[in-house]
Amino acid sequence: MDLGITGTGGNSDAQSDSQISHLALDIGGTLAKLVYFSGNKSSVKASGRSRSILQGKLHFSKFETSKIDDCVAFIKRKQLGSHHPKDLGNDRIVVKATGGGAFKFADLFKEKLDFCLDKEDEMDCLVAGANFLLKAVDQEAFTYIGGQKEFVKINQDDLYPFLLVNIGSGVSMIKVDGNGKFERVSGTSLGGGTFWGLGKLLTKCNSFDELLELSHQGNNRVVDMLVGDIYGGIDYSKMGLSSTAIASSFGKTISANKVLENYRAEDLARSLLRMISNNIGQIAYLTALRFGLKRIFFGGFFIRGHAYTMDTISVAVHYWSKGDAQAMFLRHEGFLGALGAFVNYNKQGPDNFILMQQVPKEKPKSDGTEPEGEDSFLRCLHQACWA
Ligand SMILES: Nc1ncnc2c1ncn2[C@@H]1O[C@H](COP(=O)(O)OP(=O)(O)OP(=O)(O)O)[C@@H](O)[C@H]1O
Ligand SMILES: CC(C)(CO)[C@@H](O)C(=O)NCCC(=O)O
Repeated sequence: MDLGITGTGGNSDAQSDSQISHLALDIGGTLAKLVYFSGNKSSVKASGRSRSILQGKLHFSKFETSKIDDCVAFIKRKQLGSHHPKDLGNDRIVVKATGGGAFKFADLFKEKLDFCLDKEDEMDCLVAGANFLLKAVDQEAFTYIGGQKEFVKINQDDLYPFLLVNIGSGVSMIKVDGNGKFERVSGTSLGGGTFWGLGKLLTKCNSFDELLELSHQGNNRVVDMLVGDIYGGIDYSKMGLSSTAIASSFGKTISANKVLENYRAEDLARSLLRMISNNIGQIAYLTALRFGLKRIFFGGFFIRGHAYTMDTISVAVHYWSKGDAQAMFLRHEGFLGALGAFVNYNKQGPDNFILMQQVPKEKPKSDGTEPEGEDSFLRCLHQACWA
């Protein structure tokens, strides 16, 4: 996940670099996400006028919210936010933060880091982050159909409206009509937390990635009741239901004379992933239908760039919409909120945000998943900000 920059253009003349870092946080129910900028501030002369630019990298890191102390230690070690302005009232470093944790952990950040968290609305940040990515980053959105990833060319004049489905611990569905113009139109509690929580209980695995890996090797037919199981191996063709369609997720576990230990963890994980992904895909489609939306962007860390998850969601949207609506995914899926909080620093000034250009992508892992999102970065240029 490495993107490069374009310059300011024209005849520019940069001088006097000084190190700088900026930070924004999104502390969710399961994961705390950090977006931070590290780079140099310099002054540039272009067309006879002088202005300040920042040039460097946007870094992305995440921590389990239950281990928020690790996140605090990381911020301290890297001295993130040390260049932020201070609150005039209490002399604390002001840092933009979103997600429920911005409320829950406000005192902790005050005590341990002397931060004053400047709270930004979670939905506002998700939308700002998605809009920013879709506008500023080339090759951000892609479709995933039949194992094929295809980047979507975003037409800035024909971007809205769209449905943004953020699959975090829970799921929020937001109708986006423009910059800062949105409505949270639906949601479901059956989300990433459900998959991870039930998966942990059922398979006893120790990490989310291990659960995904298990699902990769599983066969859901051992666990799910298929149409064919009910119809004696044949399709229910009158209703367009093939024998291989899932009639009832986990439905086979009641009829077999088995207990949990008799099932393979891989099969349980696969079935669970399909159940959650299918359900979200179906609700997303129904929500899009309700508002006449054709484009659905999926974000949130549940997706994790995982091939089978994206495939299941895409198939669900395609199946229910009869090909009318399209599921699209975002490369920075889990960082929408944190990025949104970060770009909100810009609300105060007339700054020109980041110009970016794609550079060759890292090779995906053999199972088709994206490389580890930990501490990946975008190279970026930020003109005239925090000057
Ligand atoms: N390393 C990980 N540890 C835990 N969960 C992970 C991990 N990687 C991906 N996930 C998945 O991502 C989900 C959390 O996603 P995300 O960070 O987008 O949401 P959140 O902000 O924590 O939740 P919410 O927005 O509902 O408060 C988890 O529920 C799990 O399904
Ligand atoms: C509560 C939030 C917004 C916190 O991020 C999220 O977990 C969510 O959208 N949950 C689903 C809640 C519902 O609409 O049923």
